[in-house]
Amino acid sequence: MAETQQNSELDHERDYLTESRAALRRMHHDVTVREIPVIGGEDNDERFTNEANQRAHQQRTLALLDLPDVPLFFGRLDYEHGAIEDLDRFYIGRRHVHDGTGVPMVIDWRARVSVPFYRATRSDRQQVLLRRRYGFSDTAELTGFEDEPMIGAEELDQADRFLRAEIERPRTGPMRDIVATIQPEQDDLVRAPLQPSVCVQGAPGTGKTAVGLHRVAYLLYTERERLSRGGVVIVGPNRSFLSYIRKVLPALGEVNVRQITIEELITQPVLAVDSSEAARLKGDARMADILLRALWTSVGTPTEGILYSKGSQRYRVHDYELVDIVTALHGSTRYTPGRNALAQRIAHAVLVLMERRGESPDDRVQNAVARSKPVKQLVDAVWPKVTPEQVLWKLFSNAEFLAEQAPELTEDERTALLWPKPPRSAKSAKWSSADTVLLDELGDLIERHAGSLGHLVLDEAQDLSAMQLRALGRRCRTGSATVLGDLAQATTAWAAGPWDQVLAHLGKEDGIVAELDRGFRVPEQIINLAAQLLPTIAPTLGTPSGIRTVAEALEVVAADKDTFTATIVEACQDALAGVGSVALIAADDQVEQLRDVLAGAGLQPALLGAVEDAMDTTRLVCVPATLAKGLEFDAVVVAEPARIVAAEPRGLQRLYVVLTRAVSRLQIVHADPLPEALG
Ligand SMILES: Nc1ncnc2c1ncn2[C@@H]1O[C@H](COP(=O)(O)OP(=O)(O)OP(=O)(O)O)[C@@H](O)[C@H]1O
Repeated sequence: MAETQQNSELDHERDYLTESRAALRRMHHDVTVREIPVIGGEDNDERFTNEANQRAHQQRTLALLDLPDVPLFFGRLDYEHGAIEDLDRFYIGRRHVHDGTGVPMVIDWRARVSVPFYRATRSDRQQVLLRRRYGFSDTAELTGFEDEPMIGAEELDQADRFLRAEIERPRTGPMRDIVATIQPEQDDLVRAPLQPSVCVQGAPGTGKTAVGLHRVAYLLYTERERLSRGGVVIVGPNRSFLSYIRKVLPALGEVNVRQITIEELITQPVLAVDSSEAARLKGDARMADILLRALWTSVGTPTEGILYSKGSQRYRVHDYELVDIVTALHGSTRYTPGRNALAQRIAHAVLVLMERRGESPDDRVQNAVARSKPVKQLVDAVWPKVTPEQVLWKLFSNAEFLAEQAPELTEDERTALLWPKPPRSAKSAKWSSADTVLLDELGDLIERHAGSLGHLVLDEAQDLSAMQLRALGRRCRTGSATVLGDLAQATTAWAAGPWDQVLAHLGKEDGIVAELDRGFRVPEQIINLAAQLLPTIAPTLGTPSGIRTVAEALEVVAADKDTFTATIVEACQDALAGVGSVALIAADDQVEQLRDVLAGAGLQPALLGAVEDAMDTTRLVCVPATLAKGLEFDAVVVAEPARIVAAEPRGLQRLYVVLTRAVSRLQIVHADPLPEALG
């Protein structure tokens, strides 16, 4: 295209962007001034409806806000004339914008007509004549565009250039969306139907998190009704990670998705820490049977009958009849419904006696008998009320009881589970994170958990235990899940193992497992170095590929003990001389000291985990190795890999995570020898 023609087209596109923004402001204004219907009356239903209307209005208003630094559209499709009703040209953006008369100005990327933007190729052009991609400045000014004609002799490879430019755009603050450059293999997963569940295994930086978030946005678009009933929840490994991803969905117009950790989902306060072995065992699937058995030992065998008196009449239900009733109920329902049923069945037996004597008692009489003192006393004695805390307290404080209930565990394993100094009662026990998951399981065995989430996204799912997966699954019994992870990055002692087992623990056996293997984040030289760990940490996984090489992406600097900290400072200064975000990642017990050294050198670092939204506020972040998972930075300095490895049983997996955080540059600084597995 001649330069002058290109300039005038660019002016035209800029005008179009300005008009679209004005149209979105109009839509936002219209919603803001629209009156929210209020139903009169003060009963619960009416209050609920009024609150729901208010909330929906607020969400709609928020969703229509024009975010100043997010371009309103990023692409255009020119279709063959007549292919799509009477419109031939579509601007593809993050949300739908219309001109006030119903004519679309920007089409949501999730709509069907947008699909060829991601999928059309010259051999399958899907009635598209031209695909246009736009370039924007950091402040969302339209700076240029590139065309990809679908017909003609000239083969252009702009998609890859755009993708690379997008990946290498310097990072400032939290994760961005990838909506302009979603790749076909990612698009397959993003647009997969709500059911069945989808599980994605992918090497570091293959876009799992990005895919999960865009899939949520897509599902909310196609299945809003169904999902709004149960809601959508994203579960991530920790608060720093959730803070990092928090802006992606709002940028896609979705403001109503909860993003939480599993501890926040289960809600019971965590006041104790387990040994690694105890935590592993408490996460083990065998615990499910052990808890079930332990709970049902609370139910005893009736040794006496009961005598129910009404006026001068006496009705006796014999002990053997009670034994039959209890035996029939035992294990056939959850615990509390079983208890309620026991009272009703005894009352029914009394009613049969009444009928035999010519009386005709009705339901009210049955309820009165069920609530009568002798029946209550018997139920309390034979089928007592129990709390999850009482059962777990007994299991972990009484060696004999544990041995009876957990024959499948070895003696050493049982010893690891027992509290060295048992608390005096269930009430005074302090529970660990793994305990809260067991309490949750017991809670569900006692009374069915009513959770009915529409969709659940589990990120970094390779780290979840079987018992955690069960707890998550029971919150989403009829809904579906998107499970994202990388087995090579499993750093917890309790990780549940291969994906088919993960899906089974979650209760989503029908889920499909897919793999992403093109690494977008990490330059090839770095991924090749990290991949040397794979034969040791995940021998079943193939070697990931990096789609980019970056000049001088990797540097290994050997220092000695005396020059180590000065070398770290130099490496960070060097990284800061480039663009974008910089992280110093070190073993948890070394990172604060290095932060102080960097601060002393005037580099103004923030410590991740200690400073809220550290990644938003400063270019240089000091990251404890255990918080690095899921994050990324333009440049990374890794301090003393051997110390990171030595810090925990799965230290090599942790090192694999740490080495794969850099988008453009990785410097490894060490005074101790590098771990052998790194070659
Ligand atoms: N199609 C794409 N277009 C542009 N950027 C992409 C694309 N896919 C992935 N990326 C970028 O690659 C980086 C890695 O993506 P993401 O964090 O989703 O990977 P991941 O597989 O979850 O990694 P990890 O295993 O380390 O958690 C992010 O910066 C993301 O924006």
